[in-house]
Amino acid sequence: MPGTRSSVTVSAPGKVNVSFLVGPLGADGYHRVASVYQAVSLLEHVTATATDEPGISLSVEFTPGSVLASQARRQLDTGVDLLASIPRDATNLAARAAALVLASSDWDGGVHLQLSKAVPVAGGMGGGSADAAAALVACDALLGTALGHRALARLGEQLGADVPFALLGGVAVGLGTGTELTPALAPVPFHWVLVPARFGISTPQAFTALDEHRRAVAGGAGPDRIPVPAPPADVLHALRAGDPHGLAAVLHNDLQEPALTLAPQLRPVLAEGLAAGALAGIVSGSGPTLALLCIDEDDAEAVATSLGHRDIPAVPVTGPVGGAQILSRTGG
Ligand SMILES: C[C@@](CO)(OP(=O)(O)O)[C@H](O)COP(=O)(O)OP(=O)(O)OC[C@H]1O[C@@H](n2ccc(N)nc2=O)[C@H](O)[C@@H]1O
Ligand SMILES: Nc1ncnc2c1ncn2[C@@H]1O[C@H](COP(=O)(O)OP(=O)(O)O)[C@@H](O)[C@H]1O
Repeated sequence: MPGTRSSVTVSAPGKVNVSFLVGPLGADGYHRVASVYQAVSLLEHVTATATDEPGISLSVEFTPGSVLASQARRQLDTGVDLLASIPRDATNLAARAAALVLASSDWDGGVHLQLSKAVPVAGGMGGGSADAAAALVACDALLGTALGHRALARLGEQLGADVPFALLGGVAVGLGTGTELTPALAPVPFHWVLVPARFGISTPQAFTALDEHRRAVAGGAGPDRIPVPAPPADVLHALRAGDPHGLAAVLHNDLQEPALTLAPQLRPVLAEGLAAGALAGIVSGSGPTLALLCIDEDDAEAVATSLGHRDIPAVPVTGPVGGAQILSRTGG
């Protein structure tokens, strides 16, 4: 049982899908996919604190000094307020995660969650899922439920397709709806430049745009008749070999064209990334964040600087990094 004001701080990573193959749309409204996830060094932090008051409360900030914080002002200039768009109520993914752990505990007080976000909001990088993963681990440690990784992953599945991966981290193949994970080898770090947008794309909207395209293509199979995709061997080989040129040649995302159709202003930014020296660029998940793969750390720094000079916000990151992990704990 925690003492009041005991707290646990956990970090969890954002992700890039280095390959994302979308198969048939199931009756549950979810597509069967073959996703190759890579966790990258853009981290969410969640601090869970025990409170006397029952219930779950929540505060959110953009991590000071992060690219997200520096973009917030520009977003406001364009009438977009992504910080304000994050739910502060029980629908927040971190609050839903805390509720699941609270329900498994005998703690009769409540929990306050403090979210410090560095992953672009509605950016296709699984920021909300990382918050949920971090909240699961933080509340499990705070409330002494000792649920263990498998039970936490099962709770995570109920919250969203990307949550189990944010718990696991590293590199993994995700089958089913993206939650059936098999870790993959990537012994050498890859260097990326992330270009966050000043707006979000809704994940269901990107999937729907893909389905509409598949329906419209003359002679194409409808979204429910696409074959179930298999994990791409060439992508796994390039990851295992630590070969950025090989990986650049096989990056693929079935949601890329739908995302670029929904946000055509991303096309010239992708071209700028390549002109600045990236090996290849891809839309991350359902977008709009762009992930530019670079040869090494120096090249990633140079690409980010070059884009910065063109007034395109860009942040170098590496991957793979680990999944949700406890950073500190205070009190009982
Ligand atoms: C596209 C991906 C790629 O990793 O990531 P994001 O771009 O959102 O980060 C994921 O599949 C998203 O994961 P996540 O954002 O957790 O999705 P969820 O909340 O579970 O689902 C939101 C909605 O996306 C659609 N969805 C999601 C996963 C899937 N395999 N098939 C789907 O069709 C469904 O319409 C669902 O209602
Ligand atoms: N903790 C959270 N952080 C961000 N968004 C959240 C959170 N909880 C719920 N949401 C909702 O989920 C949507 C998708 O958020 P996010 O996970 O950032 O993007 P994506 O699914 O593109 O990776 C947001 O637009 C927001 O409405």
